[in-house]
Amino acid sequence: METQIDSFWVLVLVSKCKAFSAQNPIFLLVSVFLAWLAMALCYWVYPGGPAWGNYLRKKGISCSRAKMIPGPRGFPVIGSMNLMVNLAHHKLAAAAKAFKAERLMAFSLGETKVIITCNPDVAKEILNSSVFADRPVKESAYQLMFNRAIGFAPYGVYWRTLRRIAATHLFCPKQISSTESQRFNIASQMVSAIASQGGDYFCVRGILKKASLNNMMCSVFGRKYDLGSSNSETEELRRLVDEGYDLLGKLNWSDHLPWLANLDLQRIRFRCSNLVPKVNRFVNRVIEEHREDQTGQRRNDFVDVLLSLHGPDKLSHHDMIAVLWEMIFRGTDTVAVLIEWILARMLLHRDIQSKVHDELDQVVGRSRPLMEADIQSMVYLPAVVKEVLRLHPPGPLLSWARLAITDTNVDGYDVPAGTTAMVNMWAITRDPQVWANPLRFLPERFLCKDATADVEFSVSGSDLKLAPFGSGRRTCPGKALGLATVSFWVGVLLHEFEWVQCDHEPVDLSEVLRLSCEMSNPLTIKVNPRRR
Ligand code: HEM
Repeated sequence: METQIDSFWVLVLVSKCKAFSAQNPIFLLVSVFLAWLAMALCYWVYPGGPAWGNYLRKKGISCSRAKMIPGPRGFPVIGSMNLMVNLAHHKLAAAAKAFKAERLMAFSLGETKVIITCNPDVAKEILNSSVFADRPVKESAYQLMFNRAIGFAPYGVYWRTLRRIAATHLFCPKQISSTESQRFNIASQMVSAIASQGGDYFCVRGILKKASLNNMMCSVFGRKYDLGSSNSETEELRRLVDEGYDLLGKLNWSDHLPWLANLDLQRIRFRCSNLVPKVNRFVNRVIEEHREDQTGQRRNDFVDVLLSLHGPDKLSHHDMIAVLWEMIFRGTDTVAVLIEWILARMLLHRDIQSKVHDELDQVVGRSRPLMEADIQSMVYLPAVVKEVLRLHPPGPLLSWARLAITDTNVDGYDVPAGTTAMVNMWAITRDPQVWANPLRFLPERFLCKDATADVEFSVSGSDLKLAPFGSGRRTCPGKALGLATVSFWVGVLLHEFEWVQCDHEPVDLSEVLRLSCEMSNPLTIKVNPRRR
């Protein structure tokens, strides 16, 4: 029979021992510490580390009896938290390789049991299963109200309602095409801002981020701002989004070591509680302005949509703030980050940039600007976008993990309810078993040149060899809008300019993983106009 030692019984034994009485507080402390350490070591010896050990011992399952998911033990108590800092996707891929656990690896983040896969079949099994339709609790997400928005709302009626509202009013093809002129205007403003650099080297990131923010402010809040001029409202919102990004992208120790929660060692709770009233004030002001608008003229932005809902779909004021804030938050950086990676690749691979230029000249010519409808007639530009998504997915670990709602089975292993599941999309897209010459930048792999090429390879989640927007019930609802924006804006930027890298600051593909995976050194470039 399995012996179960838990902290309670160790403490009872210790308290019965006379040497450890109240007169010997040092002995008492030392013994409690030793008992705790002994337990921590007991849990730690299991594959996957302390969280898995704790679970298996409590269930009375021994190492020899269970079919264990391979994985690193990490350190006692904290498990493999070290794998999650600085480019977690690289470290997790290396660990999976070392443990020959690419299909499925178990590890512990403190008290959290985690599984991760670097295999497309197992990824599909996880992401498309209704068992993994929930998200793990993250204190910062709750503090920042995201549990009342789509991304972190628990799987259920409320989440389904939000997805339906967003799908109908923000992300459906009709709505996306109705905002075409807005994307065109912002693209023209980007072109002017870039042209005004007059052939000098400049950092393009600021322009891309401002353009994405203005785009979301227009779709969501109905606010139109000029890219060239600065205004306090966009700057305030930019600061709020940046702070939210930083907070949500941090590994919060107390999410995984609950006994640290009250200490708020990383000051995450403190910063969240400073940020939330500012977000509330900002979004509240916009909602009130829409309510008070006496002209009766609907702008048809997302605030108007939410205010017009009736019956069971009607959201409370608080929930509306959360949903609007999330849309601004999610739609801004993902787009800017991806465009910067595409431009970086265009600078590094001048031959490929020339091929895009040739295609633009054939489809559009140089006498008129590119229109969004032209993208439908292009094949090389979409292949470039897919190839960049393959090598530089903005969410290499698919941004936000999934949570097992019930006990389940993945790839033949038992996985208990409450386990966090991750997919290492970055490792899948660089796996030589999955992609030929995975490290080569080769947009041609998405063209129909030979029988093995896949013309219609869809990146929207049906094939987990490349699913940068996730898959299944919680797949990214903004993928069509995101792709339309990125493809069109990159098309415009390449149609208008030839992009040249800086001699003294060559393109550096090093990454930094915040909420999205960005270039760690922003691009410095100069442009030569192509259309006079
Ligand atoms: C290049 C652009 C984008 C990329 C690469 C991207 C990627 C992702 C990924 C990987 C997920 C997690 C999917 C999963 O768990 O299976 C996600 C979720 C989400 N994305 Fe995107 N995204 C992009 C653009 C957008 C845009 C433009 C919006 C909205 C304006 C948006 C809104 C969301 C929301 C609300 C979720 C949470 C969905 C849920 O939990 O039900 N995304 N995105």
